[in-house]
Amino acid sequence: MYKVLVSDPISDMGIQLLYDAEDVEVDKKTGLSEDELVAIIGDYDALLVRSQTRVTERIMGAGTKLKVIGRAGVGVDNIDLEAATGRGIVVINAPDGNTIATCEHTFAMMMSVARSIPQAYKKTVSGEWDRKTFVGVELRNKVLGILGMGRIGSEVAKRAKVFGMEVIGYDPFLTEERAEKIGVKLGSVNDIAAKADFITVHTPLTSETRHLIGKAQFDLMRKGIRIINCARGGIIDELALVDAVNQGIVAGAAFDVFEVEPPQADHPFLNNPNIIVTPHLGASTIEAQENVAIDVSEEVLHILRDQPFKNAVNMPPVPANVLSKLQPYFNLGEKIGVILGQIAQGAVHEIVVSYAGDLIDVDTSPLTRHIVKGIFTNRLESINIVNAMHLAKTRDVNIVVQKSSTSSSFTNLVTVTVKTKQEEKTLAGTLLAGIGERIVLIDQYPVDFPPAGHLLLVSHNDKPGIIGRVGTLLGNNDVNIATMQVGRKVIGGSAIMVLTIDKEAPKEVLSALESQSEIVNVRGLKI
Ligand SMILES: NC(=O)c1ccc[n+]([C@@H]2O[C@H](COP(=O)([O-])OP(=O)(O)OC[C@H]3O[C@@H](n4cnc5c(N)ncnc54)[C@H](O)[C@@H]3O)[C@@H](O)[C@H]2O)c1
Ligand SMILES: O=C(O)CC[C@@H](O)C(=O)O
Repeated sequence: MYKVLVSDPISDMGIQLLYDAEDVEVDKKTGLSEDELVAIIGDYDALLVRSQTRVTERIMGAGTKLKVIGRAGVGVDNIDLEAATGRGIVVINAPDGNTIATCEHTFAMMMSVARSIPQAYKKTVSGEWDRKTFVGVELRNKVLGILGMGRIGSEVAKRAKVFGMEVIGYDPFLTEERAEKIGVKLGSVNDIAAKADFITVHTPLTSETRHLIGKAQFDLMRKGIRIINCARGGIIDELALVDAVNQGIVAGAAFDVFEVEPPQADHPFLNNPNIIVTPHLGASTIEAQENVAIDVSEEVLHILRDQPFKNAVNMPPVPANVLSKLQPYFNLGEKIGVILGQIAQGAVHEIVVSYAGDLIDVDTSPLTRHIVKGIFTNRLESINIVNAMHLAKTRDVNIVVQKSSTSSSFTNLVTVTVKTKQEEKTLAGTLLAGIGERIVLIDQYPVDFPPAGHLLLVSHNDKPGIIGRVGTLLGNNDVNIATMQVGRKVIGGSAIMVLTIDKEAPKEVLSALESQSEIVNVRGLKI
């Protein structure tokens, strides 16, 4: 008999499947502290949560029988994924079930902020009949900027079109074809800031999206803009937003999520008459809660019964013989992906992976997953090696894998090309016995550096004095260079400089480097 613990309020109707299963016993115990969970989790094979329970390493450590953690929703930020993976606990989520609920909540917030409905309600029930203060705006003919065009962002776009809005979308993984299909124009974050009447965000919270909208963007905005966040607290800089509201740039804002939840009583959103809030209710509909509970229950049953499952967000088992051969390459593959994901500009439509040498006679698909995961890291919510290929496919990214038996000077070589509309970027890496991982090719330039730490890639024309200028500029700004490589094909032609540096170079330093003559572009990378 499998024992399942449900530790958050999850729809009973949704988990009926578990109650009905003859080999499963379900306990529902909500609102437990970490200590209380630690005390009982050892009895359970599965744990089902929503977003309240924080599933910590300590809880998993005590969960000696725990095989699966099911999250009835999208975000798994309340589960320590690394700890779960380390302990071989499968974490699954339900990414599709609450898309419509959250999209509709976004619309409810957009209309509420356009017509000041919460403010008008408050006055009316307090006995005031105020028909002058709350003159709103229509959505029709307004420009809606959507940052993040995944499941929820795309549904918001569809509805906005029906309301007669013009939609501009920003998403590094949105191709022109897909944008055209859903009737959305593409624009950068700053384009959107400058043109939009309403902005709504639907990205995950990552290091790239933290404060995606901050002071710099508010300074570009037209007076009277309205801002909505039903995704994750922190995508919009809360303090910069309050300033923009107080300056009259932002006419109104609607937030379902906060940088810290629940917000403190003195949070500046809570007493600002132009900011309306809800307590993370995006997914709170009867339908969504049933959907996510059904999805998660089905998957939990599959995992407990050792049947195939699809929505795992952490690592799956790899056969031991494949693992022993491939494991040494996983880190190299992922780092190649992480570098390419940062240097390739635009929406990715194809990834070509080529294996040579020792790697041609082994099933390399687990390694390909690591590469694809690396490319999409920081861009897609909860991407991992289990769901990387699936997420790439749903974004129309074609993945081509080739094996090459042609001899090269390396005993093993992994070459990856990322193709976008604007460009193709190629990186090759190898594992050198006794030395470790090395990147040996960037585009057509031979190089040799370990994929770790902070890197600077400087594309330039091969002219005397450039290396000195780069070194001096970095030195003057207290950025220490650990190693430096220059790759070029012909004397005087285009060249690339790869520097490993001891700390991240500030943005102003990158801009100063880029403004030097003969320097074409500069990319700062964190590996
Ligand atoms: N308020 C709620 O209750 C609630 C409910 C469900 C989901 N969410 C949140 O909503 C967000 C979107 O969920 P989803 O299901 O649509 O996820 P999704 O993964 O389908 O879509 C996210 C999109 O963001 C894009 N993206 C990533 N980095 C970006 C960047 N730097 N700039 C622009 N776009 C970027 C991705 O390419 C992807 O298309 C997530 O943060 C999720 O946790 C909130
Ligand atoms: O459980 C909830 O209501 C939060 C849902 C939402 O934030 C998610 O990520 O799915």
